Amino acid sequence: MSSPERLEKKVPVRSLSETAFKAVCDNLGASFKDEKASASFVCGGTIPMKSKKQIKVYWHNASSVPQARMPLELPITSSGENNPIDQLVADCEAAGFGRNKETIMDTQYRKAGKLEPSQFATTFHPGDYGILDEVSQILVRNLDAGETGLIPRRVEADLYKLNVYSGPSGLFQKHVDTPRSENQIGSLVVCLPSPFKGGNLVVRHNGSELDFPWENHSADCIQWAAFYSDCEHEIKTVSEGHRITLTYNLYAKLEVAQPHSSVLDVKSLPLYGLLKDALQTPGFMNTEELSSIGVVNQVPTGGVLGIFCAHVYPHASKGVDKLLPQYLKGADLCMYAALHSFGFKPDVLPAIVLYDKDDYGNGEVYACSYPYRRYGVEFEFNDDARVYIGTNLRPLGVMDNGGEEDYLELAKEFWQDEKKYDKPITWISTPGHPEPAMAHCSYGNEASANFIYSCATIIAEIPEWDERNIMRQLSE
Ligand SMILES: O=C(O)CCC(=O)C(=O)O
Ligand SMILES: [Fe+2]
Repeated sequence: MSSPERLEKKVPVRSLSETAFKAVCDNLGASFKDEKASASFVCGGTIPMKSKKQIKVYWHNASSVPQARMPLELPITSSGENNPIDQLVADCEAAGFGRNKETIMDTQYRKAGKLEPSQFATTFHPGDYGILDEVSQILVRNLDAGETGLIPRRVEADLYKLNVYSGPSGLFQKHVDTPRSENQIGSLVVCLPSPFKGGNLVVRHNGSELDFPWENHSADCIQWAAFYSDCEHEIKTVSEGHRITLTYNLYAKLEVAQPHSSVLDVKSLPLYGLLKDALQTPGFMNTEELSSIGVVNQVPTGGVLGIFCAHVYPHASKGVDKLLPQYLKGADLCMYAALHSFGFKPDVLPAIVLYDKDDYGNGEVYACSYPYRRYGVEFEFNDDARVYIGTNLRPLGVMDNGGEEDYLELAKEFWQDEKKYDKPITWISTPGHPEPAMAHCSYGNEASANFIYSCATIIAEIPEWDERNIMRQLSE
């Protein structure tokens, strides 16, 4: 065989092996996506009031001298004049919403009344109805600490507001709640028994949507929903009656002393099986080369696997280094746990994605965070994208209101261009849908504090085949 012929043959074999590697990565990426789609971002329930004590709400009006009023008792048993609900509605202040750092009053966007927790007290507590246990099980999945290095967590709720959305025009358009602290994982809304029409709560995440049509059981049930902080949600127009809700901020607290009752086995996750298959494939993260006699050799290189998280995290907040990876959610938690269980030490690091080209494909440097949108054109996550990995999780005030130049400067100054790792990163997911991440800065349920949410990544160095072949779990 003459050497030019051999050279010609080399090309298809090498590209085949690259195709195989790409296929494995695509599979892993698809499994992460499935986990992302199926992992719950919201949960809810209905509790009939039949055998339950009435719920009492006591309040005073902020603008008058505090005075004892007859409590509101729900569900209301008698109808007549002097309905205490009307008094409650009259005593509520108009509720605003946050845009940038201001609280805006705009009844086209939000029409509701509110009472602060200092203005009311209630006999209702979500812990008494098993709501917090349910939320814990669904939104804070606990995996075996020994395998994952993650301490089990439980959910705590902090009463935040009482709101009334009244017919014919109460509503709250699309928004993302403003987190009140870094370890807030989400919000809980409890709809108290009081008849109303309309007022569906719709919650969205990563292209999935769940609708809570609470009107049907509004008169005689407590209905509730809990969702992660990065979910966009809205309340459709209430056409009749009063939709009275208690909202709570949800926090995940580490349960160091007591082991959690229900612990998921990391090996039961589909992602675990696929990752194991990939790692057991010699060509995964190893380079294949043809020897001069035409034999395929594995060149032990190892590599780096990168995952853009499915959820957004406050990686720019103070104390965030203590929050992650402990507070990873949904699919991110599964990916981290699976990698950890194979003995790798995944990093959780912030990343910004910049583009080096303008929208006409010219070589000029335009730096903008992902998704790069200019004049309505959205750039793909492709070869023009440059991923800058933060060296650690730390507060980053600079990004606040940063323009394009700031991003670039920031990237140059503090961030590395994949340099923390001496091998290029193979990304198996694209930067998550970041709209809610940016919305945190501009639209919220209250003028926002200094929290900036953006893409967090999970990055794991994958050793070369021989080394990982003797690792725990893989040899089992
Ligand atoms: O009442 C609801 O269903 C949701 C309330 C809400 O989104 C909020 O107060 O931020
Ligand atoms: Fe909200």
